[in-house]
Amino acid sequence: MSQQHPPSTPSTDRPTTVQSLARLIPYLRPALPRIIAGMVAAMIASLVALFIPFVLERLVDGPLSSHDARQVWPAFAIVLALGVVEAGMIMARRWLVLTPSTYVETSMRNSLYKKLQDLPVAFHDRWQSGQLLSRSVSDLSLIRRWLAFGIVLLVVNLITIVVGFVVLFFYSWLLGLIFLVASVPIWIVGLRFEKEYSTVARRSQDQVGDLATSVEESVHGIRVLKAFGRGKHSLKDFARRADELRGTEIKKSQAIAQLWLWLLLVPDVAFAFCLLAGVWLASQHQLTVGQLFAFFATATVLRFPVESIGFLLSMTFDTRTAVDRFFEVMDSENTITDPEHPKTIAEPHGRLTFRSTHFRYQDSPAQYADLVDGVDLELEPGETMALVGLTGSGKTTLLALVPRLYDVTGGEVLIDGVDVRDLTREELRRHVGMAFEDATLFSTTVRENVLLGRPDLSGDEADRVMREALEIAQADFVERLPEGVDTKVGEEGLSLSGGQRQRLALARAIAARPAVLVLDDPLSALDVDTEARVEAGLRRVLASTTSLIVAHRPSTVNLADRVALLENGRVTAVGRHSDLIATNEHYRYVISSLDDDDESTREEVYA
Ligand SMILES: Nc1ncnc2c1ncn2[C@@H]1O[C@H](COP(=O)(O)OP(=O)(O)OP(=O)(O)O)[C@@H](O)[C@H]1O
Repeated sequence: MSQQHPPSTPSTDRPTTVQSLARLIPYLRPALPRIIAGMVAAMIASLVALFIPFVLERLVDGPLSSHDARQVWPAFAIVLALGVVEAGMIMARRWLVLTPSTYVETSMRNSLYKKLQDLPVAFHDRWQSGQLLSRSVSDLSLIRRWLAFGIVLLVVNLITIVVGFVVLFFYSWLLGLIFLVASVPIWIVGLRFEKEYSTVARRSQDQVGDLATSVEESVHGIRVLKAFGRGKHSLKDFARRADELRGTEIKKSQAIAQLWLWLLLVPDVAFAFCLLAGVWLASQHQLTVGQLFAFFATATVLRFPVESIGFLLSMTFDTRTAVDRFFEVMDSENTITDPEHPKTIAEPHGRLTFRSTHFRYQDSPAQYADLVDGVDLELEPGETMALVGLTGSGKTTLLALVPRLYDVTGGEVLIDGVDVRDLTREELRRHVGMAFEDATLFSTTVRENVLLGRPDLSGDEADRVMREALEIAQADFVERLPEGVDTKVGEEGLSLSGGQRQRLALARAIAARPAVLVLDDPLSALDVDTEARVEAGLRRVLASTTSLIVAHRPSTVNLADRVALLENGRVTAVGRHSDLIATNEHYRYVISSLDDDDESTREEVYA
């Protein structure tokens, strides 16, 4: 669950559009030859189109004025040939640029996914999932479309316009000058457009991300919404966001429409003035009819490039925003990385030590003490220790420090005397298995879910490890599923009960055969008998595995060798359950506040 996304209003020191887009170059490199070849093809097509009026000029001033019908044929052949070349080049451009852009999109999408997998939990705490979704889907499609034709046409059309103006000057400098001066408003409007449009484009893309988050959250929480009859309220909230997006899209369209107005109006006005001046020049014999004809034919050829600039610019600014949003994720620094000189534990025994361990969440207010405020705790190899404390005391957080879901902000967490930060993440996760209360299963088979942490296994060995893990986790229900362990579960698969999911998640942790198992109340949905059987299985098969278990039930505490009491960010007592009950007031208070379904413990407390 995540909370925020970067500000949508660009700051004053933001890079220029060219600087932003230039960051695509490393991804573009393999596709660059074909994109450049596509540009060359498009350029040839444009130049050929600009050459046709030249032939027409010769035709008008030659055979047409001398009434020599025979000479029309060569001119016809040349114009036809030029037309065929132009069409061929346009086809070549499409063929050249279409495929490479899809490669670029795929490689960027893969990099983004890899980065998201690599970034620490702290990053995902802060980012809305919809924002990440829209970045990895719609933003990257936008970049692909821009690479496939946006950038090619933008460059080619701009060059065509420049060359076209030169040609216009070549026919008549006066008419060319009128055309150029009349175009000035377009450049002014274009510059203003860049500023306005970039801001709304950014806002719109962020709002798309917010909408995606809304959909994701309401689909995910559909049961809660229905149970509380909040469907209407959620729809209202969604409609408000959709309306905001609609408003932004209208602003975008208005900005584009304004630019279009000028892009359409200015050439027409310029045409009118040029027509007036052209006829006057022709009457003064300063211009031939052929030249006048060719001038207007060239100006007509230039209409499409000029008109397309508005669309291409807006597309470019949309793409720039998409690129910025892509790199906001890619630039996020991963603070949980592998050490430069990693240590290794050749034969792990599973001694788990917290030494003066401190931790506070990044956004924790300064006046608050550290959530984990100097924890000292040692678990012997093979020991099962329960961790108890009042709700919100930081039990889950303390556990998360072992597999480095978060890094300590002070002190150390050690496995067999080695700081967990001195191991590679890959090795650490081989030594540490974890299961959470909120069991997440992936949309795949039971088998793949259980063997998630064992990519090294295959065939009979994989099957044996999986079945053993399922047996310890008391997950024999899988045999009764329609296709046994090959039944698809998870989001799009068969719906399982909370307890069934927990048992599969536990089996997953067990199958990884870690030296240290950290379990965040993973048996909360099981009845006491099943929990006892799971614990017995764990002891039998994982005799050498050290377990640290967050306990929310007295029954879990009873099964542990020792119990650690977490109070105000510190471990204030460690000992056998019966001893602590007898000697520690706070412990008695915590135990009595637990979810008590165990009569004997209650009696113990009040004895
Ligand atoms: N990702 C996070 N970012 C900021 N604060 C957090 C985050 N996760 C937890 N907290 C805060 O840290 C405190 C301890 O949370 P934690 O989940 O570790 O407690 P807990 O002892 O496991 O609670 P419970 O027994 O209810 O599961 C809470 O006040 C919680 O609001």
